[in-house]
Amino acid sequence: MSTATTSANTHPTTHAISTVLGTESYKSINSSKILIVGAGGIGCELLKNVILSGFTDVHIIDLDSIDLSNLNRQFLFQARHIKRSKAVVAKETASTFNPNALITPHQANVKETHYNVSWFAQFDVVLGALDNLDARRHVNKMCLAADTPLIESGTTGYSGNVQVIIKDKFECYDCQVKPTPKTYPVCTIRSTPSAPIHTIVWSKSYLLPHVFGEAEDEGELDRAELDGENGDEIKTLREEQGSFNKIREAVKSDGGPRVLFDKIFNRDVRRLLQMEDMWKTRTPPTPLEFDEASTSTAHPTSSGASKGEGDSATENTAESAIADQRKLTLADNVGLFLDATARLAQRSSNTTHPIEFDKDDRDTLEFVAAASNLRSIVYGIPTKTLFEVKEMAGNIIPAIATTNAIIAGVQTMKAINVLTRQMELCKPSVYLGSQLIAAPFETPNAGCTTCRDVYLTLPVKAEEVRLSEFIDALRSRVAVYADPSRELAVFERERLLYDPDFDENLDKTLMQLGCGENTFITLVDEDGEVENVTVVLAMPGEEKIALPHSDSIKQPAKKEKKLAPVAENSRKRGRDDDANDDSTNTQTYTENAQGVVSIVDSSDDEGPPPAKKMHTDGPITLDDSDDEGAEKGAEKDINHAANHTDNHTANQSPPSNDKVISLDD
Ligand SMILES: Nc1ncnc2c1ncn2[C@@H]1O[C@H](COP(=O)(O)OP(=O)(O)OP(=O)(O)O)[C@@H](O)[C@H]1O
Ligand SMILES: [Zn+2]
Repeated sequence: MSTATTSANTHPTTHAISTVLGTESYKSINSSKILIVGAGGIGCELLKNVILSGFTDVHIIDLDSIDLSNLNRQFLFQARHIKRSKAVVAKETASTFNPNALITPHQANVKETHYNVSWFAQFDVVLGALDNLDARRHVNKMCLAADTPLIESGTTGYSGNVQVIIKDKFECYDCQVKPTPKTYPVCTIRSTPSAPIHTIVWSKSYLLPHVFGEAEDEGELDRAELDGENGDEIKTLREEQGSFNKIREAVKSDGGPRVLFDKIFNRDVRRLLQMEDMWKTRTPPTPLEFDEASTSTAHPTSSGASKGEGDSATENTAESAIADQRKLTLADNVGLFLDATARLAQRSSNTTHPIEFDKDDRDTLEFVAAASNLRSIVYGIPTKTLFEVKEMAGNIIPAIATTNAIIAGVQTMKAINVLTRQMELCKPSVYLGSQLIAAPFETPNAGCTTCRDVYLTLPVKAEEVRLSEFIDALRSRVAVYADPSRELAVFERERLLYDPDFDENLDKTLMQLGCGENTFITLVDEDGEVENVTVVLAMPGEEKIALPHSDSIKQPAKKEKKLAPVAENSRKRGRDDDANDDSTNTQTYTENAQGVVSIVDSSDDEGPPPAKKMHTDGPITLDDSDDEGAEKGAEKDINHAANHTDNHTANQSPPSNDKVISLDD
């Protein structure tokens, strides 16, 4: 699209916008440079809004390409764009709204190292339109380090929220604690399920990884035993686990699916039945006999005929979608199980990559659905249709276009408020529930270990600079750290690199310690009297360390009150003497509000710091524990809680009795 022929002043929208917003606001908008992170449901709405509001220098980043399932709400995309980059197509379509706008697309993960602090610093404001906790927390941190205002947003079904984040003035994304997902004891999942969700978790997070995915975490049963779960039961589960190693190979041979069927729905069940005590108070499971269970040869694989890896919803016809809502008979499930197992076995023979569950991968979906249904039949639990299993295992909440539009509208107005320095209008976070409400303003959480730090970007040759030199250099520039009697601890995120009792790393270079460009290294006053300094390593220049003059460094202030110890504990020491801490040893299967998540090992959890308090008016309900994290692209079945979901997620539920927002408040 050519921009040469039309000047900004002659474009027809210019006059209209400056009339509505006022000349001064229009000038601020027109001269600003902004970034939109995510070109999905909210991101498309945002790009349309900002271009039609007179923004002319907009960057947009998204790692993904367009899928058929995006088209019902991501209106910058059409069927002909499927499989093309979201960021690039969003730019192409939105450019037609104002040919004078310069839109720069990036098809990339925002976590890539070249999107560093100085890159974020070039923007006047960043608009978040992401769908996972991990990326949100990363962008939050980068914006804090760059001192760039961030406007965060999220939607879940009919709910949504918008929050302005400005370093030292407003709460950051991590200031409020996110609730932990629902968890299930190992034995409920592995031997005594009582609800469909239990068999779906088993199928997705235990069976599939055992047979086709990454090898099992051997420590899970040890930890369950330590946690006091039934010792005999654990012993039986260990035997079961041992036999899976043989099954992984056997399943690839002729008749392999039948071998797997007999093991998991017959022999393993019989072994459990021998534990008579267990069934005194529970209904015992009923093993399936193959010949009996498969008396009918008909099975509904027409909706999921064998397909290759990477097949997705783009091939999902309306007929198959309807077929997916059909209740499957026992024989249907047996047939589907054998068929899906054979397809996955074939795929697994052709690749060394572990196969992971993906709701849009027909083979894994059908395997999980059939296996969970057969297990449900064994335990007398109601079965689910393919559609329902997809919803629960894929953790799907319907995305509503109107919700995205409202939230993106509020977010755009907040962006204008930030740029025109109308801080009072920026302050209230906005929640959409049954009505649009504004939450009371909260200052940053004094115990937040993300935003209470002083950030300092430092070009460092990580391969040359030793940890001791790095600490000395910081002491020479940060006045309150200069006194050698002030003891410091040094962390790379939550990993301890140094403290007075742990000096083994002092002679190692930063690179040897796994630190390079974009690494965040935090210096913590052991006495908790002054604020932490977080150094972000930047691309080096000529010097080993390009130390700025002390005067140009923002000095950490004395803390008004000592940080709550719990906040500082979120940086773990990671040493032997801490390894026995019970709190680091919990492993459970987890589910978030809508469906299955996976196995959570809290020892890997780099969750946000605890909040000073929960909102008084209502619980905070975070849906993208994903951690749901399950992060886009990097989501794994076995992961920490923050990485499990790929929802469209609002961050928090609204306080209940806030005033109704008036948008021209
Ligand atoms: N780390 C990241 N870097 C860049 N873009 C990201 C990152 N994580 C997520 N995104 C993008 O954020 C967008 C979020 O949009 P949305 O919530 O509508 O998800 P979606 O993937 O389009 O929808 P669905 O999950 O239903 O398929 C997606 O386009 C996704 O690719
Ligand atoms: Zn914070």
